[in-house]
Amino acid sequence: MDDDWDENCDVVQPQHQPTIQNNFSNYDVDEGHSLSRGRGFPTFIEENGSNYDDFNKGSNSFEERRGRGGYGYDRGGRGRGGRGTRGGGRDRGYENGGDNFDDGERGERHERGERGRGRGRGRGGRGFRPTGDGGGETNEEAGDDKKTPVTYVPPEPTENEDEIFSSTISSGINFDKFDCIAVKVTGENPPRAIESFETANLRNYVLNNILKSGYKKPTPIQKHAIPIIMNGRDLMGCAQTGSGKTAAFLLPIINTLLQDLRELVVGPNGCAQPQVVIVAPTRELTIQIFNEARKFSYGSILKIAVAYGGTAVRHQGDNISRGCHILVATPGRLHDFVDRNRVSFDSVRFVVLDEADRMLDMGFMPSVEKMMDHPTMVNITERQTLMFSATFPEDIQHLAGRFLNNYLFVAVGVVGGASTDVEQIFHQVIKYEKQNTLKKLIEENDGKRILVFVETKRNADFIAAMLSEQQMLTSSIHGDRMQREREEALHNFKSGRHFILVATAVAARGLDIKNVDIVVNYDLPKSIDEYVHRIGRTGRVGNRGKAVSFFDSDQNFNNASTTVDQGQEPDEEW
Ligand SMILES: Nc1ncnc2c1ncn2[C@@H]1O[C@H](COP(=O)(O)OP(=O)(O)OP(=O)(O)O)[C@@H](O)[C@H]1O
Repeated sequence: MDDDWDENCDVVQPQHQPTIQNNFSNYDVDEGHSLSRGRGFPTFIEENGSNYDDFNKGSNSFEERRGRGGYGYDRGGRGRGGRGTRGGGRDRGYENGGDNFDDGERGERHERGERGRGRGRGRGGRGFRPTGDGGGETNEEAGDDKKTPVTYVPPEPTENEDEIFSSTISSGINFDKFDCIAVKVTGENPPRAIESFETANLRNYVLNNILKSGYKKPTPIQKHAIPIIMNGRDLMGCAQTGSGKTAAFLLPIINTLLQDLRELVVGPNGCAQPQVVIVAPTRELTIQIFNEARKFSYGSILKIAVAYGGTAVRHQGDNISRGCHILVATPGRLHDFVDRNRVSFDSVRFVVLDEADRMLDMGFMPSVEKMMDHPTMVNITERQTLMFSATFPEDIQHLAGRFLNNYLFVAVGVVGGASTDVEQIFHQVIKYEKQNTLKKLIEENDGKRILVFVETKRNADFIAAMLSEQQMLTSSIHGDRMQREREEALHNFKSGRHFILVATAVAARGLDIKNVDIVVNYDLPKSIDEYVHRIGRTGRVGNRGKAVSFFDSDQNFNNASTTVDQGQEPDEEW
């Protein structure tokens, strides 16, 4: 069924047509997609890390600028096999600005156990996630944790009400234009969309928390998803980046838990039986959803817990064992707890896959299957299964069907379309000019918050170190960094302490960071969907954003068959 619930609106056209700067004659647009939706550049594999040797040479200078030694950065860790020993690695710490440099003395670093065991794992180590997404996630969540406990205990979540409610990005001038996006609802007997939060039959607790969050009216995905979920239906929801999908599932779930309160069960040996299990592909996104769940259930009796890799298992385990209504987790750490009989699915009422297309692709599918087919998992007809993403390729939609029961499909706008509030600019830049072009771009946008995406972890290090050396306040985040470092880097960027964050795809999906002015694709991503997610870190909730993508026609298009140098590490996706 098509649900054109606002007949006065046409389908919204992008605010910005992509701008292509310099010679663009070699740019070969895939006819199947429209660039205006942020889709359509050809698939390619980019050769990378060309200046790595320079980085090696220059590394001492970064180490010399080390300061308090708080957050060491270790380089040897992504090895396959042999390189994975600690001794031979070059420790090259930075968290920029001369603040947090590792002193290069491997033995002196905190958390050395974590990193020490983290190396030499790489591809094929445990084979839990073939694509190695999230870096350390692949490895430390079971095997490595068992061998040597990770010691990092993240800061306790805040209890301060103002801080809890401060995470929302203020909606921008184009927020009302969301209502002009066509919505398609497919499936049997969809309930009517709501028009306002006040008329959605939400409990007062929930309504108050919505108001405290500064939400005045629901976004289109919320208008549809809230009644669908409150009516007990399964849902696959697609809507553009930054359009409020998290609240679209959290609000009705929390409302249902409060409406129909069920006893919190903790089985023998502290085996928690969460009523809601939410899984997401990265640790930082998991933390973010956890904080959002705390926000929307603030003041209620609901208990929310989180589980993600790179952190001390016992700490999280103890929290979980006290019982939780909602457990937000990365799949690896979730299964770690399930395998240890610390979590079971006997009491599950809702299962949510956030970034569902990612969760159902080859890398994560085995762990999703393991969860859904687990002997303790309640029957498909007795739980609600919800899936959300901005992108949802059709083949993955088909795969998803097996986990869903008589579900509704809601598509706000074009499935996989880029945010219409992001201005897309392409710069033709030859490989050797990329660094200078980036520096220039940063200088020209002094004071703006810039998120730079690169393809490999190695390049993330290199670019971050290079910018740091130029006194440009920079953090980096990727799968080879310790969890403490990752959280610190994100915190520095969010708080405005550092204006630049260099990231691999680990930061491409879901992260909701205020005031990201520009996203730079220093290296183009390998897929259109990843491009859509990356540029979606800006231009959120009706705010305008800008994405600048560097492309080298030789490298990106003419040499589309060029593979990553096998001498490097082709598994360095994140
Ligand atoms: N109804 C609303 N009114 C105002 N702000 C909202 C509303 N709903 C959500 N937001 C805010 O919009 C921002 C983006 O929401 P969210 O992170 O859920 O987007 P998303 O659709 O999940 O994006 P992505 O696809 O990138 O994961 C958040 O800061 C959230 O607090």
